[in-house]
Amino acid sequence: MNDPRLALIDASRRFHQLGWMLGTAGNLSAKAIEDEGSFWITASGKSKGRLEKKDFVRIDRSGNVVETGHPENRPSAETSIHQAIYSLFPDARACYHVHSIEANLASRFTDGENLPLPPLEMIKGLGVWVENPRVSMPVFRNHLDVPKIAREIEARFQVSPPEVPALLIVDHGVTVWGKSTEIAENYLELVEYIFRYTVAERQLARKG
Ligand SMILES: CSC[C@@H](O)[C@@H](O)C(=O)COP(=O)(O)O
Ligand SMILES: [Zn+2]
Repeated sequence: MNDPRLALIDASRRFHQLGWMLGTAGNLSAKAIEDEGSFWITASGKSKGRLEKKDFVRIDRSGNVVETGHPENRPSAETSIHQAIYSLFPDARACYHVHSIEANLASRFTDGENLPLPPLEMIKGLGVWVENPRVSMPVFRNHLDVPKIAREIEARFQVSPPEVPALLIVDHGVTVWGKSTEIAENYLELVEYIFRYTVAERQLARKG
């Protein structure tokens, strides 16, 4: 499967079925085979449960559209966040952003600018190989001006790189990145499990 759009179409269908990309919510991207410096990303406003190859645009390092599946396609409104991730993490080849209920609930449980993660075995799957891990996921404010979110991500990660390959935007959703589409998909499943656990743990604590 050389064309990354095929993996993105499959992933999007799965995430839609899981309730993480309902309607037009979320956006997925992956580095292009034709040119390492560019990436394919979902065009804005497409139904994520039934994407086709024409529903993508290819973006170069400067953010210009260099190829499109359809003349009327516009790049995802959140392209600047994907650009920021690829520029900060040159090894990343895929970047996935989805909107789940659990991520939005968990985004309320932050400790300032971070969400402390429970010390679960699942954390190892995010690349943290320590016993009893105490790591946090960086959390960012949601702004209507998406490039402002991207600038805040760049400014913060240049100074303090994240402990896990994921970031959460309050009341919006999570973004993960990885060295391949398969790895990004695994990371997304792991972080969404951690959000579900975090919400369930709070519910148990409230019941006493
Ligand atoms: C359901 S609206 C969600 C959008 O505002 C946005 O957050 C989103 O994830 C999808 O935007 P898109 O421009 O289609 O990539
Ligand atoms: Zn979004």
